[in-house]
Order: sequence, then structure tokens, then C-alpha cells
Amino acid sequence: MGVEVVVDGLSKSFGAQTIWRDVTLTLPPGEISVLLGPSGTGKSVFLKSLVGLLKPERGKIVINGVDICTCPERELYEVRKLFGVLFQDGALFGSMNLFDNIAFPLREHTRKSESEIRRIVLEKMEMVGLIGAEEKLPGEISGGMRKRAGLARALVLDPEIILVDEPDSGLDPVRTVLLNQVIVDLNAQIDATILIVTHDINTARTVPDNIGMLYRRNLVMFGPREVLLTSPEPVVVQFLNGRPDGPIGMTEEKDTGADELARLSEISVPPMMPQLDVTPGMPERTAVRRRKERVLRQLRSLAPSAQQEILKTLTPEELALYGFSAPATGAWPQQTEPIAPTPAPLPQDEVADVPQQVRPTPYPREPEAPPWGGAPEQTAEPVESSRRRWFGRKRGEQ
Ligand SMILES: Nc1ncnc2c1ncn2[C@@H]1O[C@H](COP(=O)(O)OP(=O)(O)OP(=O)(O)O)[C@@H](O)[C@H]1O
Repeated sequence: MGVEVVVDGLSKSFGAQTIWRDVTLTLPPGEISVLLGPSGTGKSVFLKSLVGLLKPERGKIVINGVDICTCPERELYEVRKLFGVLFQDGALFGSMNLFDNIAFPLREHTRKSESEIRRIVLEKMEMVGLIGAEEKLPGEISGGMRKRAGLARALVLDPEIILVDEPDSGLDPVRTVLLNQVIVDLNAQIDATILIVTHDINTARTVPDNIGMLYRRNLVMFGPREVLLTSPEPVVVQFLNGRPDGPIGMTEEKDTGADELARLSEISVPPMMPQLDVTPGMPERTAVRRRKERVLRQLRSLAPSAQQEILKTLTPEELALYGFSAPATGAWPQQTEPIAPTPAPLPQDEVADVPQQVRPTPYPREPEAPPWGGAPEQTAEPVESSRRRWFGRKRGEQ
């Protein structure tokens, strides 16, 4: 299984320009996460920080117990081996055929024999659907194939964390969906932790288990997909609807007028779309089951709209197991007492030694602080003050 990536209080500037500050989130192991954000909000800077190519001034990035912001170069080198990165353009060498491009990291970083290299390269080319294209040069193939070749190259060292920078850039919608399917299938096969940076709304709505968004130098939120995809925050509503009116303008610093915000408040986020499933014949994504358990433990700390969407994904058996009655038509499930298996009666002489049995609850009785942090609407904070904290004041406000 992929490894967890814990980002805590991370801030990055270039000179006087703050890119983002106090970013706190956890990429759950083996799950797919997406980081959204308007252009220039520092998504690529974030990816580069995760692999230690850029050094944030404050905060931690902890992977396998190592804080890569402060560790010695030697340790950073070891942690970097856990990563596979797919760059926007595939970053292939133009003069090398696909086979040699994909073999490159193996020849550079391992002592494997050519026959072993051949086996690995062909295996990864098959995973991304490129078998038969070994001799092609990058200039002879489509953008989608170049991305898949870049992905195959990112896989040859068996990464546990895969970073994907804008997989949709330069691709038509169909090629984008096909590449998304490759990523989902890949996750099912290798269970790596995956972080995708994208602007593509369709990718954000259908691929990830978790979504975050950078805006105005802050991480607006990060958490289960249902939280962002049902959020009423104006910036999220504008982004997911692809609308020109709202807080996001041509410049990051746009000041949203009251009229514009009022107009946007009448619009809601588009309805949730189902997550892309694995291609038939592929193994099951074990991350889905792990995520379900994790998210149900946090359920009560999430916004009601997110809770509702999460509960809709449960089967009647799961609803019963986690203590919810089956939904009435058109209504969402109502919580009932958790159902616990009936224990076998104890022999009389043992009863006195056993402490009073506490019925196990599969979710916390009291809301817990969500581990991914940075989610204002996940708290009891009033929407208006949360809006100010994250999006600044409206024009004319004190
Ligand atoms: N090495 C660098 N030195 C100085 N400034 C940089 C450096 N790298 C990035 N920046 C600045 O950081 C800001 C964020 O850039 P970044 O490429 O991360 O944004 P992004 O969200 O990925 O944008 P896009 O979606 O358009 O790719 C930009 O203003 C950019 O100019």
C-alpha cells in the first residue's frame, strides 16, 4: 500500500511573494486525491515541495516518519525514491524511443540487467496501454500517448506515491477521461497514494477520493470528495460551475462585489457524479473500502450535505452496520442506534469478572477534528465569518 503524506503548517514564498501559507492536509495512504485551484495559486509549487525540489520556509512534510523539509540530503534522496512524477508534458527525451525513455530511470538508478529492464518496461507499458509503441519517438505520437508514456516511466521504480501535474492539459475531453481511467485502474493494481493537480472540473468530480482547493494563498479545504463537491462556498460554486462571476477573476486579487456574491448564492454546485469505477477485470480498489471506514468515522464532523452524499453510497447492509436505517424513497438515511452483534451469553461464573460491555460504535459520539484540516465549513463556524476568514472582506466591509 502507498504511504501517507502529512503536510503540516506549510508556507512558501518567493522573495516578498507569498505563494501559500499554513497548508495542512494528509494524503491518506493508497487513496487518490485532487488539488484544485485557479491558475497561479501555487499547485505546481506544492507538488515540487512534496518531492523536495522546493524548500518551504515553514512547516513540515512528513513521509515515513521523515520531515523532508529539514532532513539531510541523504535521507531526502531515499524518500524521493518513493515518488513517481508525471509532468504536464510527459517530460520525455525527444531523441529516445518510448522504450528507452521508460527504461531511463532503471538504467540510471538501478543495476538491473537488460532482460530484467525489458520485463519491467513492457509490464508498465501494458499497464498504461502502450504495448506495441516501444519504437515510437515522442514526436510521432499523440499528446495522450505521451502522457501515458510519462506515466509508465513514473512507474518503473515501483513508486508508493504518484504525483500527476495536470493530466488533462493539452488533451481533448475523451483522451482526458481515458487517462483518468488509466489512473484509477493503476490505483487498483498498485494501491499507490496518488495526488493529481488539475483545473479539470470533470476530473475533480469523477476521479478522486479526496479533494482540496488552493485559493488566495490558502488551502480553502481538503477532505472527502463529498465535502468540496457539495460546498456552498462562492469560490467552489464558481469553480465547479465554470462561471465568470464570483471571487475568481483574471487576477487572483479580484474583489467580489455584493451583487456578484448574491447572484452566486442563488446558484448551487452541480449534482454529484459517481466516481469512476475500475475497468471490469481489474482488481478492486482497496482504497475505496479503507476510505469508507475512515470517512464514516469522521462523518459527524462533516457538513450535512456531504454526510448525505456519503450515506447515499452505502448499501443497505452497510447502512445497518454503521447504524443508519435504510433510506425512505427520496429521503436520506436517518441515523438509528448502531447495530452490534449479539454476544454469546457468558457462563455464570465468568460474569462477575467482565466489565460492563460497552457497545462498539463505528463512529465517534462527539465530532472529531478532521485530520485533513483547513476546512472552515467542517466546523460550527458561521458561514459568513468563515467566508471572511478564507476569502477576505467584501468591498466596503470593515
Ligand atoms: N522558481 C520560482 N521562482 C519564483 N517564482 C515562482 C517559481 N516557481 C513558481 N513561481 C511563482 O509561483 C506562483 C505559482 O505558480 P504555480 O506554477 O505553482 O501555479 P499553478 O497553480 O500551478 O498555476 P497553473 O495552474 O497555471 O499551472 C506563480 O506566480 C509563479 O510565478
